[in-house]
Amino acid sequence: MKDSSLAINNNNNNIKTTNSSSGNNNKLCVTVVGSSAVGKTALTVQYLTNRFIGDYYSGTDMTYPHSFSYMGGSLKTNVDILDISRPSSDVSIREEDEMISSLVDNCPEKCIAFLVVYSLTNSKSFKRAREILSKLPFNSPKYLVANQLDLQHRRQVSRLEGQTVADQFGCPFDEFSAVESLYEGQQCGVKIVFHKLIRQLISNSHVLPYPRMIRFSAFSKMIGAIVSKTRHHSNNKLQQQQQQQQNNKRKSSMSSCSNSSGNNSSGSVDSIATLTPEMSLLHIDNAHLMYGVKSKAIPIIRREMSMSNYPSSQIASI
Ligand SMILES: Nc1nc2c(ncn2[C@@H]2O[C@H](COP(=O)(O)OP(=O)(O)OP(=O)(O)O)[C@@H](O)[C@H]2O)c(=O)[nH]1
Repeated sequence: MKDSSLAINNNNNNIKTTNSSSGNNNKLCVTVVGSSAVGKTALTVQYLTNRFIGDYYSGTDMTYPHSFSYMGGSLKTNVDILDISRPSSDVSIREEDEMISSLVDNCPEKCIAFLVVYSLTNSKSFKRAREILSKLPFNSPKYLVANQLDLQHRRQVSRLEGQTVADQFGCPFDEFSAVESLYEGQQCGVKIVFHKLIRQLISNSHVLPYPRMIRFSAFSKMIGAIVSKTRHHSNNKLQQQQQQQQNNKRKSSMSSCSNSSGNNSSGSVDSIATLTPEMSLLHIDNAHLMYGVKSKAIPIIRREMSMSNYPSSQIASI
């Protein structure tokens, strides 16, 4: 039975996701996969609406365009949540395999994440989850989830079995119930899972690795320290000589990473933030530049990528 709060656009198989924050065509996707009736839709809807809705259409793949806020709400990115719905026949398992390979072929490994779901009341679905994990690309973020934790009395798969398979494929694992909105008395468990996957996608799809930010920050600290020293006038000749040497060092290191306009020669630390576009950071704000240096925000740069439409999926909005 279809819930009326899910507005489904049946005509549109061409999914165009534009990233409003960056204006490019990057597309991040979290794909929810697993056997039939394990609660893939229930978990997805629980994440998007904080509600458990009992019955859904079965047998139709759905794409839920989702806007994800991060960095304390200062940044947003668009993520498609793709819910692959499967009736239980062997034919549809073949179709699902084809769908996964087509997704994997069309989407860079680092832009697609997989939430593999089984029901802890159904050992067949656990076997299938293991099979699916074995087909997923090595570099894609993955999470194994056992659903229907509220049905403990019907448990067929132990927590240890789930954890063992997750360890085998190097992915995190947890048991949830789509019915229960709280996890360990705090946030909805499935929310944590989706957030982890999306954050991993965001981090993977950025051009620069995180360590570069640390290096750059250390560099700006060093320059800041030198500049603050040069502000102290000293009558001591030795100190003056040392200052001179330090100034020379500073100028040479700054000119080595100056931009083409060459306007860094003033020695103002301000210019560090505008030095080289290729040194763009994951994120930069005033906190990353020290000693009263005014920084300019450097926009996030993400890889250009294109991805064809998800086969047979319909767009849904909640
Ligand atoms: N008790 C309980 N029932 C659940 C839970 N999650 C889902 N269900 C029920 O299980 C049935 C199947 O849920 P769906 O979310 O449609 O499962 P699905 O994996 O999307 O199924 P397909 O669309 O056939 O692939 C529905 O009747 C849900 O109400 C859960 O955590 N606990």
